[in-house]
Amino acid sequence: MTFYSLKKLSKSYQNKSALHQFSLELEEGEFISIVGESGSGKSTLLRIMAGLEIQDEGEVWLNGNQILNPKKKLVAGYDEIKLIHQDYQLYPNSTVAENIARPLLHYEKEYTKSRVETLLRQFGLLDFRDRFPRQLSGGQQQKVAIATALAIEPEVLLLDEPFSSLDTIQKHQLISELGDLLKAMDTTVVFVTHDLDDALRLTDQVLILQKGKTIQKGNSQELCEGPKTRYVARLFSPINLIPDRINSFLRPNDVKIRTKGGLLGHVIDFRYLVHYNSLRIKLKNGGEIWEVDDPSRKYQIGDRVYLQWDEEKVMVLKG
Ligand SMILES: Nc1ncnc2c1ncn2[C@@H]1O[C@H](COP(=O)(O)OP(=O)(O)OP(=O)(O)O)[C@@H](O)[C@H]1O
Repeated sequence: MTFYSLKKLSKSYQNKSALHQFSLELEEGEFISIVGESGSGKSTLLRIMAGLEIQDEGEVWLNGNQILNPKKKLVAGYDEIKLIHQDYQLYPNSTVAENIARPLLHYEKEYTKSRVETLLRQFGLLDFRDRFPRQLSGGQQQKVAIATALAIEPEVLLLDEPFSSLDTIQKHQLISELGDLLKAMDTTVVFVTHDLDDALRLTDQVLILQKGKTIQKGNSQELCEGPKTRYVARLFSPINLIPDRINSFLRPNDVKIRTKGGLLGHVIDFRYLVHYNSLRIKLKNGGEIWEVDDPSRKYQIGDRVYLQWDEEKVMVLKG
């Protein structure tokens, strides 16, 4: 029996499909990211997974029990499944330790005390225990929110764009801390984001969602090297259409710049990026603009260049 099973979930709002026949099976302790653009159905999916939204079709099962939606259950939601959003959902007038203790109000005092201590330690929050949320950075507040969600040891943690209000440095720090922490726990975690880079930093397995449907699922290498569609390929990098060939594309780092032989073009712009210059090259044949990596940083605007590639790098992709 699969631990957490989503079976052919569908949901429409005003006759517009938000989720279509979505299925997924997760083992206990599995950690997966779901990546999709805005409006692809990510939040709808997580809310149905948590028993907080009424699906039109399909079933959710956790550990042999059916997860009932609010139409079938008096109090919506389950203690076993915690959903975290980008807004921190903290009590502003309670300290960090008090916030984490709140879900444990009905537990024995001794247990509550030791559980709060454990979470403060695991999340590196011991020094902040007496602070109020407003005295913490965004990343620290989100850590408190996640620690609070984990207080009663839920079986599943659902993270809905939890980092979107953090700046890049805070986000990368929190992702690296959380990644280690969550992997070490038995909790099954589903992380939802529009940002593939965040997903790849956090989990090995990634599912790509588009228009409420699974487009592809795999680890980062499988998705990067074998994208099934242009959309999946473009999540990793821009792609360049080869003139006079059908649906054939190259990534910017798979194009070699030569002084003779190959596709002729000239550099019309470049950007200085961390590991290379990103060139914009206008092809003579067809006038298409390609993006090509230049690790040598030697090409300038106006330079004539010839472009070559290994045939095995060509990706044939449908729309
Ligand atoms: N309560 C609602 N009423 C009407 N339409 C809705 C409702 N909730 C979601 N939708 C629509 O369903 C589709 C999927 O929305 P959803 O919020 O699940 O996507 P998302 O991938 O989480 O988007 P975002 O990243 O922007 O939050 C969108 O077209 C959205 O407008």
